[in-house]
Amino acid sequence: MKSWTWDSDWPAPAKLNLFLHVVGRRADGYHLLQTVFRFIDRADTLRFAPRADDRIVLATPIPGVPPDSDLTVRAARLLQQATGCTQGATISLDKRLPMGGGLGGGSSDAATVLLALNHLWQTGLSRPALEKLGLGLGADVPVFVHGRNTFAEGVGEAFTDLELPAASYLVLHPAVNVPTAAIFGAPELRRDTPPIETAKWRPGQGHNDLEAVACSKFPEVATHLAWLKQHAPEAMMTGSGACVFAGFARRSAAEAVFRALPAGFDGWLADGLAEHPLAKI
Ligand SMILES: C[C@@](CO)(OP(=O)(O)O)[C@H](O)COP(=O)(O)OP(=O)(O)OC[C@H]1O[C@@H](n2ccc(N)nc2=O)[C@H](O)[C@@H]1O
Ligand SMILES: Nc1ncnc2c1ncn2[C@@H]1O[C@H](COP(=O)(O)OP(=O)(O)O)[C@@H](O)[C@H]1O
Repeated sequence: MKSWTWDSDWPAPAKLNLFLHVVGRRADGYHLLQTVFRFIDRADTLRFAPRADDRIVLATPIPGVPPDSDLTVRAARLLQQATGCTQGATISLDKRLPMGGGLGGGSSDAATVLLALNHLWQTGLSRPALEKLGLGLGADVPVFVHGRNTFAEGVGEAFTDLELPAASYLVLHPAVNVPTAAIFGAPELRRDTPPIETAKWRPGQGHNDLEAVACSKFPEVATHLAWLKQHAPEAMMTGSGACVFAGFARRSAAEAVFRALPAGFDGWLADGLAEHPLAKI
């Protein structure tokens, strides 16, 4: 098994929501979901360096995101607070996943920080304890800590793990940053999809309730989805967008559609992972 050290490149993979139903709303306004999370082999990469002081320093700030609100820095400080740890770290982030893309990039970065520093600082929190801690940073963080492809309920923190068949995905990235809160806050969002029975879900079933809202607010999402649906009718948006995707049992089939991508459309191919690369740390 791989050994993870201060010198390692720490992966923070993207997720796809293979479907996403909004089945209700909590008293605090958060939405109750049913969704399946699948990890894919497209990822941000993080590196960590020990420090002589207790500071958390982000060596590679993202333009437009103040370091103090960056999810990587917030995750590291939260772990310090939760454990009383007095060690610091310098974090470097190689950002590859688009922000506001529905791929969970920021959440995945935060989860990788929790898993990596808990290991490197030897703070000893269990995976369920880290999942709980992560929920305080965002609804999408626990699944990346959890590390298994999974059927999620609640706000996305109650898991029933799944074995998913191998699949390749063509992911299209419309050039817009979709703010998750604006999609969930839209009055026209359907919030009453009847819950499905977890054990009965099969790949290809379900839809994304956030898709209609994102398509009407961001026409680029609608255009990309319409094009992809011509080639793969089951194409869908992931999360609150902006990215849309289609799954294929054979990589060659995904490649054939990718080759037909019109000029001006950004997209890439990815393979589904059997689990998160840090699932066994
Ligand atoms: C929609 C999903 C599906 O996986 O993914 P993304 O599109 O963000 O990748 C997630 O539920 C997003 O999770 P995450 O991006 O962590 O959301 P958070 O930061 O917790 O919440 C941002 C805002 O979205 C709204 N929100 C989020 C999750 C949820 N179940 N109900 C909500 O109403 C709330 O208004 C919240 O203030
Ligand atoms: N390390 C980070 N990477 C990406 N986004 C971050 C990060 N830290 C904070 N954010 C904020 O979180 C927002 C959502 O980003 P992200 O998780 O990548 O998208 P999504 O929720 O659509 O999957 C960004 O627009 C940004 O303002």
